[in-house]
Amino acid sequence: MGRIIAIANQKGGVGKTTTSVNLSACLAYLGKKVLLVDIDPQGNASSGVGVNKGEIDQCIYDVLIDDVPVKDIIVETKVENLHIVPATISLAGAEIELVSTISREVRLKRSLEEVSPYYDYVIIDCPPSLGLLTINSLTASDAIIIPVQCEFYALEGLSQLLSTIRLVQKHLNKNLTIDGVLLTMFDARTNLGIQVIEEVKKYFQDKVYKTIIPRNVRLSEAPSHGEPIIIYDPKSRGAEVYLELAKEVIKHG
Ligand SMILES: Nc1ncnc2c1ncn2[C@@H]1O[C@H](COP(=O)(O)OP(=O)(O)OP(=O)(O)O)[C@@H](O)[C@H]1O
Repeated sequence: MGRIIAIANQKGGVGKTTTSVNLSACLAYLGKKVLLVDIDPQGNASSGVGVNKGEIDQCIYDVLIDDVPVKDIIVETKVENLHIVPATISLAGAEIELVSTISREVRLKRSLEEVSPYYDYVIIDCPPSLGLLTINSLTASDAIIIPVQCEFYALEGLSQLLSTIRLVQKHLNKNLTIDGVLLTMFDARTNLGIQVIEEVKKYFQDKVYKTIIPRNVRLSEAPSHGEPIIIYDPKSRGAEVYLELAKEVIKHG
């Protein structure tokens, strides 16, 4: 069975999609078979690996709401070993429609069961909320990666995320673990970034990844070319650090 990892934090703009796309591509580059699941209605992970959302008939919405088998909507990407389950804006309605659906919290888990044996890793890019799409992702996952942006309010909102994780562990998925907390968009020129690292390490201790993702302009350019950093600029610092992260994730199991 593939290891299923959700990239989650209900705070917006902390680097969830950048991490989902580039961790997935780096795991694939290291020879792992990877399925990236885009469950964020913005669909940025899909365009980030080159999917033209205008050409997509069915997406994760149809899996969650209309029971379309997930294998029918998997798309190959230009990265060898990396496939994606895309999302389009139609997914925006799913949060409300799921409320009245039977087994609403376990729909993603059940649909991934049929494909996860064919992959080494399934990486889920969650939306910036703690609604049913994120709950479905945490219920389906073995582990969670929490990206935390190195900024003043870094820890704000994390207690809400942690209590959601505890609720999911108690009622829906007792096997869910925190694989790690990932510090993102670090700027070595500011004292603030260093203070945030200390604060996050004090709180999460050995759960913080050794790899810290710096601000890197190539990482922010790559999505507009529909390419993960390992293809867009393999020699950049951004590519180096996401490769380091992929190796750390592989070491965890
Ligand atoms: N390490 C980095 N260096 C430079 N820019 C970055 C880095 N990580 C992310 N960004 C940029 O910051 C913005 C937010 O990142 P991203 O979309 O990955 O966050 P997110 O948590 O997925 O956002 P949302 O909550 O909206 O889904 C994007 O424009 C992205 O290109």
